[in-house]
Amino acid sequence: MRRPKSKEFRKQQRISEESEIELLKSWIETQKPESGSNPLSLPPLPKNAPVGRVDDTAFSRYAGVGRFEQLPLSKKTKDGLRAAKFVSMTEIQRASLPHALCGRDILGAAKTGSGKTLAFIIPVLEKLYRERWGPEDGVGSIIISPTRELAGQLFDVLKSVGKFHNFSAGLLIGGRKDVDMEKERVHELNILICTPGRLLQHMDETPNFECSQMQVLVLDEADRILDSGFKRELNAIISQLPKRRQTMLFSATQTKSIQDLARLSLKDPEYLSVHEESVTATPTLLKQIVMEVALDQKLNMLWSFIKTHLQSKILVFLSSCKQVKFVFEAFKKLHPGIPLKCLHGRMKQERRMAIYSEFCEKRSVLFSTDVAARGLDFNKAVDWVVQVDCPESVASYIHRVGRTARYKSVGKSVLFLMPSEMQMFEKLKAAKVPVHYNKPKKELVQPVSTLLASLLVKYPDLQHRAQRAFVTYLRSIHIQKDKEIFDVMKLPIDAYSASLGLPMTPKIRFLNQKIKSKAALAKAILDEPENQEEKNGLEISKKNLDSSDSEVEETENDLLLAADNTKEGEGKASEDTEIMPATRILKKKKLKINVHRPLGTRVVFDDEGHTLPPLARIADTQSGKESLLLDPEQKAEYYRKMREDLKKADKEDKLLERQRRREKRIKQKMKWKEGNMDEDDEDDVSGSESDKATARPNKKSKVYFDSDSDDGERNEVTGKGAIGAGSVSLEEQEALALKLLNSMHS
Ligand SMILES: Nc1ncnc2c1ncn2[C@@H]1O[C@H](COP(=O)(O)OP(=O)(O)OP(=O)(O)O)[C@@H](O)[C@H]1O
Repeated sequence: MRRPKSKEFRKQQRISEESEIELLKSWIETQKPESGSNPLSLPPLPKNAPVGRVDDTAFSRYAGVGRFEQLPLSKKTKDGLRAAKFVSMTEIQRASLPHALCGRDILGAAKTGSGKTLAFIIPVLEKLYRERWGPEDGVGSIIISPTRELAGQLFDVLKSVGKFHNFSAGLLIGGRKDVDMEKERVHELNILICTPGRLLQHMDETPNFECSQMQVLVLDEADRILDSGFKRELNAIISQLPKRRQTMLFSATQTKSIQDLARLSLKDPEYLSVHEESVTATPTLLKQIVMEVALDQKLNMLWSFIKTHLQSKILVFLSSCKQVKFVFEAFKKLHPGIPLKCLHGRMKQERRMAIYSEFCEKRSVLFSTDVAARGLDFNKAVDWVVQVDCPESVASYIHRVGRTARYKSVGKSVLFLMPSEMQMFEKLKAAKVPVHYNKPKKELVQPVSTLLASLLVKYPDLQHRAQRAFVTYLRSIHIQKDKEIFDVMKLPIDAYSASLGLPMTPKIRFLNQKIKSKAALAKAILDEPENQEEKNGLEISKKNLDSSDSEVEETENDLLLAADNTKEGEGKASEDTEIMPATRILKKKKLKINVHRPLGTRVVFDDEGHTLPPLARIADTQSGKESLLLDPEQKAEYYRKMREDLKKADKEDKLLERQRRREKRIKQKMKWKEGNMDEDDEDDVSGSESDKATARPNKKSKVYFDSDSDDGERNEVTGKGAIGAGSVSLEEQEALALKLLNSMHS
């Protein structure tokens, strides 16, 4: 048992800490690097040069030094670093620590596995130490991570390097059942490592939790946290933090968007991108291969890869939970000769953490969604990263392959690209990613599809999983933003279905619609329009058919919006409306609202059911002339009034929405208390990368889908502002529609 330290001892300790702090402050102040300078451009200190106080007034230079012990750090931090065997700094640490230690805001970018974690953990510890932060001071620093696993890993680094400090630190992540206990303790914690959803939950619900005095905010994987998927959470968090604070942003793919940075109110941030000049955007010890693999050959190729790498640690990325589950379950039944594991957002948190730790320790294959794509450091020893499904962007590719070849270790990666996705190869090369094209050796491929077919006959539940994997995969391609690469219409759908072992190709509703609308457009073109006006319109439609899918998407949207979308002055529904084919679409059009529709393009029907452009209404009532002959002042007045009305309606909507959310949260809180929450449900919604669901569990909600969502709708959050950021449910859309209509008619 530890003997309590005597009063005298504590007094002595305090005095020595105070004098150390005085010394550190003077050292930092007198030797701080020029703002905007790059410490890496300075030579290292000569060997045996004195460190710290050099004489009565002078201190040694700390910008540009190469070892941690040459920095103005407390003895406690130096001891922690030494104990964890950190001696020399990596480039990003050398570049950013001198600026961060003197309290500057930092925007740090460096390749994956290059040591960014210590570049922010050390300044956090030091700032609080120099401020003599104690339990009674509450939250001093908040470190935000996009995923629970990464937050857990950061927490481990903090515990290891900060083990000689006396700060209290907490890991606040979703999916943990002990939220009530957390609520009792959270206000005593000095350093919080958290996911955005859980932090916001405490901000909203925990009575004595407040962060008004906090000193340092860190966003790890900053570009991910700043993207539209976390926009609402982050804005709400930032609004509760003091403006006077140090803010540090780190990522391998850093944001440069002024808008993003403005949201964080950074003060003259130091932009430290240490590998910007580097010839490659990925670690130099990483060997990267691209292989062209047809969709129906992907599982054969993956199976063959695993069978020929039985002694390796392999991380396999697939694009949705359902694919991960199916491939994992099916391959497990086929006993490849290496342990298999899976990680995705629908798993319980304890299981997720356990799988993560097991994979760190043992040789195995881990099938994962993008939940493992960022930040995770699997003990440096992943041999292969295999991307079976194409990443949604170059940034996403860089993070996925970054799980191997970390720090000074070597690693290899292989990306399967379908013929229709080969554009990604070009994009990677253009982004300084040194990928090499390898032709797959067909003679080495060990087919697995026939084995899968017999498995599916034997296990009906596996067949069900295969069907769901099939649909969610196609859907994940369908909703991708980059239509140059992702084109669901180019996929060999029947062959793909057979390759999963399915006896019949499952029906895909969204695809049928797409095919129908394409067919209808084609038919309309062949039908030869009778008048020239129509013909011109169809020429455009034909272009849509020929050109990129995004245009076809737009056409589809137009179909959904048919009654809403006639162009002003045309006086008739668009060509798209004329050839509208499917009844399903007709039903939908009543519900969907095109929020991007230009002002004043709403169709108004007169008593006979004819459409009138909006301005024609005032023209008719006031002058009896056509809308085009309207008095410009009248027109301007009309628009001004409309804008005012819309603004008013918008304000009311926001108020209502806020009220609705508050009520929802209270309801959820009650639910939790009654113990009704099923953790799996919670994960369903968040798709888990974030713990957003913790704050807003709602299984069917579309609003929070992300890469891990079980519908494979990874794009909703990461890239697509419209759904993720707008977060408009069907009911809300209808309410909004009614409001807009009312304001138009008033
Ligand atoms: N100064 C150092 N000396 C030795 N090892 C280090 C040092 N700094 C970091 N490392 C090790 O390098 C590995 C990668 O570090 P870290 O996880 O911080 O990388 P990262 O840049 O944050 O990567 P990612 O972009 O993938 O999040 C870790 O295993 C870490 O322990």
